[in-house]
This record gives sequence, structure tokens and C-alpha cells, in this order.
Amino acid sequence: MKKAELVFIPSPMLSHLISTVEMAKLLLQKDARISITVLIMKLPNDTVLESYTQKLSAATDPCSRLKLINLPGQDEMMPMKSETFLFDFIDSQVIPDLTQYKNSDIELLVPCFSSPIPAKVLPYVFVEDAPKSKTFLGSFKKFRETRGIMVNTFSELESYAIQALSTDANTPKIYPVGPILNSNDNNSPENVSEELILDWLDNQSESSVVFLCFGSMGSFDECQVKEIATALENSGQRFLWSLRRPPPKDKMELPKTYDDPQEVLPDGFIERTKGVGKVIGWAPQMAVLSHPAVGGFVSHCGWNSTLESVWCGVPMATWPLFAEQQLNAFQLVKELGIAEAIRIDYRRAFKAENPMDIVRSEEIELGISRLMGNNGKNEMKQKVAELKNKSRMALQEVGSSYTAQSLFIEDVINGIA
Ligand SMILES: O=c1ccn([C@@H]2O[C@H](COP(=O)(O)OP(=O)(O)O[C@H]3O[C@H](CO)[C@@H](O)[C@H](O)[C@H]3O)[C@@H](O)[C@H]2O)c(=O)[nH]1
Repeated sequence: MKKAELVFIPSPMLSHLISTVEMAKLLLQKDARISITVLIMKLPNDTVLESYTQKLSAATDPCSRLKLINLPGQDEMMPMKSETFLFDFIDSQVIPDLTQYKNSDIELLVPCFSSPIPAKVLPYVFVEDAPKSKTFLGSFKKFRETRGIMVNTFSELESYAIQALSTDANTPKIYPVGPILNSNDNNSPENVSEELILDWLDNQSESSVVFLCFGSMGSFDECQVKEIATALENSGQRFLWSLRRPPPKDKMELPKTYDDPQEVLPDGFIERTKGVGKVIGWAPQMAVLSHPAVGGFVSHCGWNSTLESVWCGVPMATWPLFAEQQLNAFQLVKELGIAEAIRIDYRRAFKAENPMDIVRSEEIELGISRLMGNNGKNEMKQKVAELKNKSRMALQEVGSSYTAQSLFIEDVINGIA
């Protein structure tokens, strides 16, 4: 049976609200296929509307087809010009308090994803920090004002998203031109003995090593580091772990390499895992992922790391931290099927001062063993191998990204239509 879900948004005035609610009741009575949500705005100190909504809420069965959502009000009237105060107020409510997604199991339809997105994988600000989310949404909206957008992806990787954007009349022209990769490992911000690391990998058998690296900004506090170490030790898995020191809490700095990582590792960890694993600082990531000894990548799912892993045909285990990484993790695990989940919805503020959650060693160990299991013969590894080939073909002459690059150049020369 076809159904329709309607959302009614009356002005924040009793007269508007009452007629809207009555209209909703009438439609619901007329047809069982309809459900209606009424978003209720309330001006500060409007006690009349307040008492009406209280009575209405008490009389409405929360399981019925009529849903009432009280938008979070403001305690004080904003400074408003008298003639336009109502519209100013409505505008101020346009981006609702998205923190209503906090701890919510709701799933949302997002045009670039083929399956519904759990609200938990939305970027941190949208779930935890409503005022900042306004700023973010505001700048993203400005993308619509551009005449074209180059995207570091390739059509074969994100065909659904590219199709959705290309058929949306409000979106500028999309040029999927990637993968554009960090081809030069000399970009390292720190002194790295690449040779030592690659020599170590040369002595490991094919696809036997799990590589752990969390991007240029990823680091963990001591308690979480110990859980990772325990997981690695208990798994017996060969590993190469890029472990970096969190920046001081009061400074906007990137993580740095430890002078001696033993200060945060469990006692005796380095000796006990000697020959099995190696703890390093900044990793020559592209060289590592390209090495045949590497069979899996535990990653924060930054987009560059994602593309590099695809390019090298290495399956991933997802452990997103911040920014859009949860969405990338969702895409890798659920949409593309080229990653195992340690977590998809792990999330924390940009700096790790107060991690809301510690991922325990058992959970990490399970993710790693699923990632490294089956000796390279499972479906996930096959899928990533196919995408590896497609990523390389995309950049070859007549490949999809090569063609998009040429089209971009033509459009720029001719002034993008
Ligand atoms: O030890 C390391 C750590 C990182 N890298 C390289 O650094 C880059 C990291 O990029 P990415 O995986 O995208 O992670 P972030 O540095 O965290 O990138 C930021 O920018 C990305 C692109 O917008 C977003 O997807 C992320 O969420 C955001 O955190 C990659 O090229 C890695 O190869 C190394 O070579 N060695």
C-alpha cells in the first residue's frame, strides 16, 4: 500500500497552529495511508500557545499517525524589527536543533547514498553542536553558487552519488577527476626512516600484516592506546602501527611522533611483540599500502586514506574519529562492501580531550581478525581488487576520470556553461 508522510509547519501563532492541527486531524481521519508531523514553533513567553500545545500533546497518542514536535524555543526574544519579527523568528528556526539526532536511531534519506543513513554517522557538529552546524551548512550551501565542482573520486566508486548530483538541477556540474593521490611520501612532516619500515615489510609474507594509521590528525589518549595494544597482542596478528602523540590540549597542533612510545604502551609490549609487529610514528603510507606484505588497513577513513587503500587494493577496518569520516565508514562497509567495521559511528570532538567512548580491545581484535581472515579469498577482498583495477582504468586515456579532466579543461577554456 502506498503511503504519504506529510510535515506541517504552521506559523508560531495560536490561530495558525489550531487550524493546522485541525486540518491534520481531518486528513488523518479521511485516509489511513497518511501520517502527519506538525513542527510547533513557539515565540518566547507565549503562554497561551504553550498551554494549548501542552493539552494537545497530552491528548495525542504518541503512536498515532499524528506526531507533534516542539521545536526548541528561545528564552529571550531576539532583537527583531517590529514589522518583520515573525519572519525573523521563523528564519531563526529554519535549521532546527539538530542535536535532536543525538542518541537517535533515526535513519535519513540522503540523495548521495543508496541506503538510508543512520543519523549517528552524520558529522559530529550536526549531532552534537547545533550552533556550529549552522555555520557548516551555510558554507556547504554556497557550493551551489559555483559553476562546477571537481571531486576527488571516480565514477565507478561513487556512481550513485554522481548520478544523484548530476540529475539535480540545483547542483553545479560535477567533475569526478580522481583518484588524485599523495604520490610523494617525502611529504612527511617528520623525519621518517622509510627504508627501515619497508625492509621490515620485505621480511613478512604476502598479505600477512595489518597496518594501523589514523591520518595526519589522528591520535589517542593513553587508555585507548593500551586497548589497541592489547587487541594486537591477543590477536597474534602481524602489525605495523603508526602511533602518534596527541597534541597538548591547549594548542592547535598536529600529533607528533613519540620519542619513546613505551611511555604509553603496556609494560613489555615492545619486547613481547618483537618480530611480530612494529610501532612507528609517521608512516610512509602510500609505500606501505603498496607493499605486498600488507593485507589490511585499520583506518580513520579520511578520504585520502580511503582512496589510497582502494588504489592499492587493500581492504579496510573502519574506525572513524571526526569530520565526515563516519559517513565514509558507512559507505565503505555498507555501500561498497570493502571494509569491516570496528566501528562505523565512533565519534568524538576534533581534539580527543574527552573521548565519550573507549573502544575495548575485544572489539578491536574482532574487527582485525575479520579483516585479516580467510587468507585473501573472501568477497570483500575480491571487491576491493575490482575497485583497484577500476581506479587505475579511470585515469587512463578514455577512462572516466581522464575524460572528466578533459571536459573540465574544455569547460574552463570555454567558460563553464
Ligand atoms: O602517518 C601518516 C599519516 C597520514 N599520511 C598521509 O596523510 C594523508 C591523510 O589524509 P586523510 O586520510 O584524508 O586523513 P586526514 O589527514 O585526517 O584528512 C582530513 O581531510 C580529509 C579530506 O578532506 C577528510 O576526509 C578527513 O576527514 C580529514 O580529517 C594521506 O595521504 C596519508 O597517506 C601519511 O602518509 N602518514
